[in-house]
Amino acid sequence: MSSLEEPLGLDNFPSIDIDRLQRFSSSACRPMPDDMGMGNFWIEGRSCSSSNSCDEEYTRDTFPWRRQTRDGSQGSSLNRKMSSFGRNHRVFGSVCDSYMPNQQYNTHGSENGIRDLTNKVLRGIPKFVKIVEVGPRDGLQNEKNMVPTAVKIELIQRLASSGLSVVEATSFVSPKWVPQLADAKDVMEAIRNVEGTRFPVLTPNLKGFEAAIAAGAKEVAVFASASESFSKSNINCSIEDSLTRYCTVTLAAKKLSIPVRGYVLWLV
Ligand SMILES: CC(C)(COP(=O)([O-])OP(=O)([O-])OC[C@H]1O[C@@H](n2cnc3c(N)ncnc32)[C@H](O)[C@@H]1OP(=O)([O-])[O-])[C@@H](O)C(=O)NCCC(=O)NCCSC(=O)C[C@@](C)(O)CC(=O)[O-]
Repeated sequence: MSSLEEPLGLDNFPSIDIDRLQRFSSSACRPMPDDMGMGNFWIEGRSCSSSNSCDEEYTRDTFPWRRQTRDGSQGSSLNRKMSSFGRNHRVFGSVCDSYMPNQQYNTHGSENGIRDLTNKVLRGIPKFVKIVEVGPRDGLQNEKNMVPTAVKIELIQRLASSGLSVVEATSFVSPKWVPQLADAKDVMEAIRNVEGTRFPVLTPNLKGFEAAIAAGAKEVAVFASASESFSKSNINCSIEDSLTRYCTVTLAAKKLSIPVRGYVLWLV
């Protein structure tokens, strides 16, 4: 988790008592209590209000863009931009004043301007950071050669045993579109009893959602595009139709108290 220090860049701030913030404690990288609960229905990616209220748990990604080219089936060769942190991690956080209750930083300089700036920046630091490891899904879906199911399962188990709390395991999408993940059911079956890690899966429609639930998924993710062309090439429908589909999926998920995470895909 120490690599989180890089994008947040606190090392460069003048004379700040980082320990006070306890920002990088292991608990800071764990889901919030509400996040863990199955009673709440939520979609990540919401922004906190400008007053930094914690009523909203998730804020938009704040880290550098990643560009990735992919050759997919059905002409879905893509140049995609997606907020990300590292190769296969997605990061979600929330902004909250209360994380730094006293806001007393050890600034040794007399320059109030620097102190004010420091305080301002620190106030904008997420209350927590959630890392979603997406390698088994986002990484393996792009592999030219089929990765054997057993290898996928071992990868997921190793990721889980490394301490990652959320690992996106696979997709319940059409095997004609993404043959690399046609073994989603078997993968989910094999990791069903892995404890301490949550395994969300991608679901592009109700059919995928129902298959995911039947396979034991406890969390799902939907993925809409910000451009019509990518929506068509990725999920074969317009943005509007995709939102209708995802409405159906999220309503079905709500009935089962299944958390839903939402991707919005940007393209160039
Ligand atoms: C959405 C569809 C299914 C529409 O595909 P479609 O061809 O329009 O679907 P359809 O409703 O016309 O049905 C055609 C056939 O697909 C079947 N079908 C229909 N739905 C499913 C399903 N869920 N699971 C399994 N089978 C399904 C359906 O039953 C039917 O079977 P047939 O009667 O021909 O035998 C297709 O376009 C698809 O699966 N797309 C997935 C694309 C995908 O996975 N892309 C990668 C994820 S997005 C991404 O990687 C970006 C992200 C999130 O990682 C962020 C980033 O990295 O930047």
